[in-house]
Amino acid sequence: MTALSLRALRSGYGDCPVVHGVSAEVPAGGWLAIVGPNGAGKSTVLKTVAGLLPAGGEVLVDGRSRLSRKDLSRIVGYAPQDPSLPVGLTVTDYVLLGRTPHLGLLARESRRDLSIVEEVLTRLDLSELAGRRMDMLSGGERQRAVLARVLAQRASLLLLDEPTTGLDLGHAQALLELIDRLRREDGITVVSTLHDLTFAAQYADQVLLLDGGHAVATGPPAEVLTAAALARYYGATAEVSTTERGELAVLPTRPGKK
Ligand SMILES: Nc1ncnc2c1ncn2[C@@H]1O[C@H](COP(=O)(O)OP(=O)(O)OP(=O)(O)O)[C@@H](O)[C@H]1O
Repeated sequence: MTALSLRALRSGYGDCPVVHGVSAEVPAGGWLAIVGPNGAGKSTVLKTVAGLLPAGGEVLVDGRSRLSRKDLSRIVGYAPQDPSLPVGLTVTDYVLLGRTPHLGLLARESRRDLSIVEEVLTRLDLSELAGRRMDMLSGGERQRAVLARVLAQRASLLLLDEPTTGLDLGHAQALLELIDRLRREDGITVVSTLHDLTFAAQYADQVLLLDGGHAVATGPPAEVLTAAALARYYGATAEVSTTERGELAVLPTRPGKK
């Protein structure tokens, strides 16, 4: 089954078009990495799929278009690059916000909502920080809490905008492993933007390369992430090689140095 179809997606801000006819298909349980240089339109695509910007063309989530905001917020979990964090909220209260789409009008959270939050906190190794204020967490802890809020939503499609921003190598890897585990265990579909192209190649099964709001390449990582594409679209010099373990690695090289 296809979890997300973008058909000639157009989007932008006011009368400023940014995304010009992007198409992609993400099967249920798949991981699509959206890559491309700064300003290519990666975040704009995610915001549009999340229903935060008007879309031209078609966006089908689980085969359905024009989902109500309520339905969309039950199926789609969106973690922005820079989420605004309400001041003074504890980790538990923040993660509970993920249950909002499931609450009736004026309804308070139920025991089930609280137990889902507890389970997610345990899974993300956040139980000990449950009572800590969000603004008193380290960058890595905060990223995990943001992911916890999205998971508490029980969404089947995760839109993650640069989930590893600000994380050191170990924490970035741990977070991506966790997302990958959820994908395998729960069949969740992931669409994420990623600047680290080695990570994109390791975790995603499909890569969509954007440039200037256009999809310039799409396919398996090895087909999209070539040295020629990095030179052309990023203006970067890099070696792309396959490690002994069969993983693709993107290594920037100093321009002009031998
Ligand atoms: N709120 C906004 N209003 C107007 N233009 C915007 C707004 N947000 C982004 N843009 C513009 O849209 C274009 C695409 O931005 P977007 O954030 O989608 O790029 P990106 O590929 O995610 O970039 P980055 O890698 O730097 O995060 C850029 O030219 C940007 O200046």
